[in-house]
Amino acid sequence: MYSRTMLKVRTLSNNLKMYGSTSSNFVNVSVNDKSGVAIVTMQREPVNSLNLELITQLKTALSDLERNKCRGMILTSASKSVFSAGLDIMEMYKPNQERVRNFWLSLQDLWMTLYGCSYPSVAAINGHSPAGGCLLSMSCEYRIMLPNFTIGLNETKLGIIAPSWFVATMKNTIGFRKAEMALTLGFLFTTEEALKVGLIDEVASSKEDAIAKADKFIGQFAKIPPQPRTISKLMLRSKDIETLRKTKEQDLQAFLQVVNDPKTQKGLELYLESLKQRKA
Ligand SMILES: CCCCCCCC/C=C\CC(=O)SCCNC(=O)CCNC(=O)[C@H](O)C(C)(C)COP(=O)(O)OP(=O)(O)OC[C@H]1O[C@@H](n2cnc3c(N)ncnc32)[C@H](O)[C@@H]1OP(=O)(O)O
Repeated sequence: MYSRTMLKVRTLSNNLKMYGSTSSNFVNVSVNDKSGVAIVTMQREPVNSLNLELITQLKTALSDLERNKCRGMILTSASKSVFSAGLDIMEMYKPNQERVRNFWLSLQDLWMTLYGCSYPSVAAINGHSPAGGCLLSMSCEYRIMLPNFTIGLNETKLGIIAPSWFVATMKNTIGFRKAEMALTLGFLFTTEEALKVGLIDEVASSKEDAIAKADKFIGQFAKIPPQPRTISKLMLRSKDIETLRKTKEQDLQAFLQVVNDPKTQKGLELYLESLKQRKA
């Protein structure tokens, strides 16, 4: 089974070869010794908002799994109610220019790595998954979600526009028409709605059930030769990855322009306030 021994790590790659479980600050990786399937758990409390460090650690973990020829990867969250709250708004609010630049370049890198990984990937969505959380989920090949949560690209509701590669990922997942409706409305789907629209593939009754279902999905590939599998996957996905690779700098500049716009800053400020007021 998945070994959960927590180890102090120096490099994830070396430890993955030797031990069942490794942990950096915000990401835990445990590998099933028998099946070779890895569970990658985001553990940045309270809501796994994607800051520079979480993004970088996720990217490192996924690349290490690639190097170690893992048989499959399940992405999930240590939180009981949030898979990921999307991008950390604090990275974009009154940003340090060098950090926000690295933040965006790292996010691009993470997406290209996850979307194009050779191993089968499953999101076990055990909590809310708005915006960047939805992007991570959609970048996997299969999605299993627990009931009573929400998922979607809600950017327009926040007065911002999802970047073209977010849009492409959604279009590739649910098709043009449904993506157009979802993106323009900034729609957050309930688990049941997400299943109906094809944004997720299965509903699970618990996190354990989601992991078992994910293992079953990945298990199907045991009989499929890996190379044809990967080539087929990339035939479908590489065009969008290459588009971003070629336009990384333009995409970065567009992001910086939006983020540094005083109107965006005001919008982020109000949104942060509204998040805090929900509690009061
Ligand atoms: C190239 C073209 C230009 C591109 C322009 C920019 C494109 C940007 C693309 C993507 C955008 C994003 O991903 S923006 C993030 C969008 N995310 C959301 O809208 C989700 C916001 N959060 C929530 O709805 C809820 O927090 C939750 C449903 C995820 C969880 O609810 P819960 O009740 O469990 O938790 P709280 O709401 O009490 O939150 C706890 C704590 O966390 C803070 N928080 C929540 N989300 C974020 C976030 N995304 N970033 C930073 N901080 C976040 C929240 O304020 C609370 O803080 P305090 O405890 O201090 O009050």
